[in-house]
Order: sequence, then structure tokens, then C-alpha cells
Amino acid sequence: MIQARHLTKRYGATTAVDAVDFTVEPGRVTGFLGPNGAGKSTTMRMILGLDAPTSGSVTVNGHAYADTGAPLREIGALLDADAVHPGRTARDHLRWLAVSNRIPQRRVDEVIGLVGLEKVAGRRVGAYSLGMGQRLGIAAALLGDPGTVVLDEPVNGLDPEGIRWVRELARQLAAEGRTVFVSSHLMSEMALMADHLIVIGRGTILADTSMTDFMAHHAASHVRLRSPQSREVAALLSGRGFAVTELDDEVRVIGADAAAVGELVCSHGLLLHELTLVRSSLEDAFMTLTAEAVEYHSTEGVAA
Ligand SMILES: Nc1ncnc2c1ncn2[C@@H]1O[C@H](COP(=O)(O)OP(=O)(O)OP(=O)(O)O)[C@@H](O)[C@H]1O
Repeated sequence: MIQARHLTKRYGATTAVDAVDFTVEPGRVTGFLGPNGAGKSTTMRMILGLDAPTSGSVTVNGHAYADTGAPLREIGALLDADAVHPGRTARDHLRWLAVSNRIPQRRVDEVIGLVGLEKVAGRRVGAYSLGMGQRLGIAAALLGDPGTVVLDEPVNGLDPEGIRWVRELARQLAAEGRTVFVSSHLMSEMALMADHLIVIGRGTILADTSMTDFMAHHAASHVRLRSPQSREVAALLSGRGFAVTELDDEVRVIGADAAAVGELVCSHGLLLHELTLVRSSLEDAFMTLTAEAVEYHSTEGVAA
């Protein structure tokens, strides 16, 4: 379990993280989202003792990272996948990490197998692709069989098979009862991977809620109807107080319950060719929530 209490980090005049409180619970995947510059990396660095808080605290299983005797056994992290000596082989890198954390050497081959690097473990890391580097970073994070795993942008550079593998791995680690804290810019991926979301913007927590509740509160939805009697359908629904828009060949009912709409239309003997609940994506919901907190906006349109 990770607990942040009034966690604050200032760099000169910039408050990167502003008195945040959150708990990352075991047994589920918690997604950490926020626009560029929101404070995600700074928060993750403080969890791992790589940056000291200006005030407040963050603990892993009740104590600060610095007070952990064998850190890799307690918390495994993928923060900067490039932070490996390029002249070392992947196996040597993991062996060195294992020795310095008193982890048995047999675990090195176990994690190499787990991340699918068996064939290239003897190659210099400098020759690795971005995806191979990510897998090595994940192998290092799992080396100590830790109860808490922090992954910053783990699917960066991975192909679709690799992305699916990370998703399944994160879900499996959570199912084993571990605390899994993952940041990603890929919203579609986060929607599939995370059970819970913490959203940060300009250093403050904008949402800390289950994925289901987040979507229910922040993702707009409408019911799409197609009918050869669309005019009558629209008139009926707006007469009953629904917010109705008529488009070319469809009727949209904003924020309505699909079953209620369908039953009402059918009970008036009107024909329906389609009745669909259309929910906006996690990306849309995220953009709506964080619109105010975005540090860098692109200007609208493209100059001719
Ligand atoms: N070492 C530093 N010195 C000065 N300012 C910093 C430093 N590290 C981060 N910041 C500032 O703190 C704020 C938060 O940065 P942080 O890297 O934590 O954001 P982020 O959410 O991880 O962004 P991204 O998605 O772009 O990685 C930004 O305004 C950033 O410019």
C-alpha cells in the first residue's frame, strides 16, 4: 500500500505537487493520469525516494522508501527504462541488481523468462530496442518479487502484443494481491488495465475513484435511435422531457437510460431500427476533467 499525506514538492517558484493525499490500495490496478507537467513523475520519484518532499510524506507499507532494508523486495519500479549502463548485458544488469539486493541468482533467469527476453539476455543493453528496454525495466521491477509495483509509462515503445502483455501482467500482479500503480498516456489502454484512477492536474488531485464511477461521472453518454418514424419518435421523447437532438438519420437522447427510451418508444407502437447507448471514451472524460489543468495548449487550427 502506498500512502501520500499532504505530499508537496516545490522547485523554486513551481509547485509540482501541492499537498496531495491519496492511498494506492493492494489487489487492484490503480491508474495515475494527468496532462504533461501535472506532477506524475515527481510523485512517483518521491514514492521511490529519488526526490525528497518539500513537506508532507509518502510511505510504502507504512514507512518511507529510504527506511526499507531491501527495497527491491518491497517495491519494484519502472521509472526510466534508459537508466541502464549500455555496455552491460541484460543478464549482467539483473545479476548486479540481485546481488546488491540480496536476491538469489536463480530469480534472474526467472524474470528474464517472465518478460520474454531469453533470446537476447546476453546482448548489450545499448543495442536494445525501446520495447526490449521496457521489458528489461519491468524485469528489474519484478526481480525482488515485490508486493508493490510502480510502473511509469510501461507500454512506451511496445508493439500491440507487448501492450497486451503489460496489461495482463499488471492485472495478474494485482490479482495476486499486490499494489500496482501505473501511469500511461494511452487512455484506451488505461481503460482496459485500471480498476481505479487517480487523476492529477497542476499538482492537485482532480479525481480518486473507481474506473466505473469515473466513467459514470465524467463520460457523457447518449442514446442513439434510428427509426423510419424518427420525427414522431423525437416528438414523443421531447414531449416527455428528454433532451433530444435530431441529426440526419438519427435521433440522439442525451444522458438518458437506453432501456427507458426503448420501452417508451415501443409502448407507443413506433418502429425502431436501432437503439444504442453511446458512451464517450476515457480519453474524452479525461480531456473534459483536465481541460483547466493543462499546462500547454495547442493553438486552434493550423496556420495556412
Ligand atoms: N527538477 C525540476 N526542476 C524544476 N522544475 C521541475 C523539475 N521536475 C519537474 N518540474 C516541474 O514540475 C512540474 C511537474 O512535472 P512532472 O515531470 O512531475 O509532471 P508529469 O505529470 O510527470 O509530466 P509528463 O507527463 O510531461 O511527464 C512541471 O511544471 C515541471 O516543469
